[in-house]
Amino acid sequence: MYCFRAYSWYQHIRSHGDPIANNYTFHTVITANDSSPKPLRDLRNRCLNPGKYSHYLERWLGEYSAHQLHVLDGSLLRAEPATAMNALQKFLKIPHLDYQKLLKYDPKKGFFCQAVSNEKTKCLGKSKGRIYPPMEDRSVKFLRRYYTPHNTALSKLLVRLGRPVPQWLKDELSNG
Ligand SMILES: Nc1ncnc2c1ncn2[C@@H]1O[C@H](COP(=O)(O)OS(=O)(=O)O)[C@@H](OP(=O)(O)O)[C@H]1O
Repeated sequence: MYCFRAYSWYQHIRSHGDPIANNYTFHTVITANDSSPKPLRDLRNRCLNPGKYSHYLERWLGEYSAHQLHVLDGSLLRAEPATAMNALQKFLKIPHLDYQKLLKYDPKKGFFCQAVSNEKTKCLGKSKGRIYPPMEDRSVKFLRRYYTPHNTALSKLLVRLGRPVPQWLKDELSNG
């Protein structure tokens, strides 16, 4: 989901020793303006642009017809990966694999992981699902306001395409 996408990128780049991410807080990065130093503006854009989902969808729709595109809700993939994978398999018309059996929630990792046996799981590496402090409230507030036009456009686009509007997007727009 858009705001965690931004924060995740900031944390990702920070853990790779990026000097800008290490010298400036997430809030300073996302609130950088056009008179801020270029490296700060560049990082801001790298954090903020990927969450403008309607923009990218419109571009894909310029190249492909709607029925060729499957929209996958990342929050659903994280919370209920088997449900998300079922829908994807149906869309791709590929033989059904039961991800309910293939995946298992790993409380230590805090994510669903590959079920290796009854006891064991094989999770993604350290760089996926990192542990970091929660986002500051003021950043959440800033991002919610910043993304309102993008989220409104996304909701309209999904309705136009006859696709379900994800729960997070419904919540976001109704709590406006
Ligand atoms: N099963 C499972 N295990 C681990 N991580 C999971 C999983 N499902 C979803 N995620 C989320 O995926 C995020 C990493 O995805 P990306 O590689 O696209 O992000 S990034 O390029 O590193 O920003 C990663 O972001 P971070 O939590 O910031 O590490 C997770 O939130």
